[in-house]
Amino acid sequence: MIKVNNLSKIYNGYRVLNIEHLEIQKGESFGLVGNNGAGKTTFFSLLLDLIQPSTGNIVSNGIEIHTSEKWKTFTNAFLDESFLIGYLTPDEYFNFIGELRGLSKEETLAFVKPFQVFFNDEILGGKKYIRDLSKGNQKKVGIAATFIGNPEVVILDEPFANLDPTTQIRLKNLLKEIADRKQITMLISSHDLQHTIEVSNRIVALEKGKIVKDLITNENTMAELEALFSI
Ligand SMILES: Nc1ncnc2c1ncn2[C@@H]1O[C@H](COP(=O)(O)OP(=O)(O)OP(=O)(O)O)[C@@H](O)[C@H]1O
Repeated sequence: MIKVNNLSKIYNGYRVLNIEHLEIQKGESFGLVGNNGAGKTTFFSLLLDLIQPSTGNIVSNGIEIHTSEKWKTFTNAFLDESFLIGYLTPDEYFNFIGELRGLSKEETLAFVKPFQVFFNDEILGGKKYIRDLSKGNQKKVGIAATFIGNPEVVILDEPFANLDPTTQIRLKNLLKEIADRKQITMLISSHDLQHTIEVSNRIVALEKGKIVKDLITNENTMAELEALFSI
């Protein structure tokens, strides 16, 4: 589904990302972990054509990300609040995204309904503009919106950060359910090793821009990651 070839990003002469080769299979739930500055957001930004690679490329479903726009029809992402539209209510925002995907209001609602418990009754039908929601509730809106319209690829940067413990657990269960269906190729970055392991069938660890671990998730994964990060 996603092929990364000789990809690097250089800022001020410093190579902050350097991935020679990486393939992510269709339906894989891919967890990206690494310490601050390891290159996780840089990688996701390259996947979304928000920045240009210094070398190499990423090909998604046969489409080279930085030379074509066609990947946008099957890829949804939430990296941060800049992906939202502050002057809309959550319902208006969901309908806007649904319209982009050619969906009616009813069809759009069907995609966000499974997130009702995750929303904790604070999002759907609310009259507040997104800009006036708490950071956590803004995040809930952004995450739920990525699943509207049967995307083939979903990219979430730090989905668990800034969410209360109850919401984190609800999100983990939702993502796990989605991952188990294996219809969406899901890429998640997180500092929460336990949650990431639970929702991912593969974990890649980055260190100073390079892949230092590539693991299929099993009962030893937590111990392996703890060993890696306790050095
Ligand atoms: N626009 C930029 N100009 C210069 N350096 C940058 C720029 N964007 C990112 N970097 C650097 O690239 C490196 C990787 O940053 P990145 O945000 O990808 O890491 P991360 O793994 O997402 O970190 P965190 O866990 O703290 O979010 C860091 O050293 C960062 O300072």
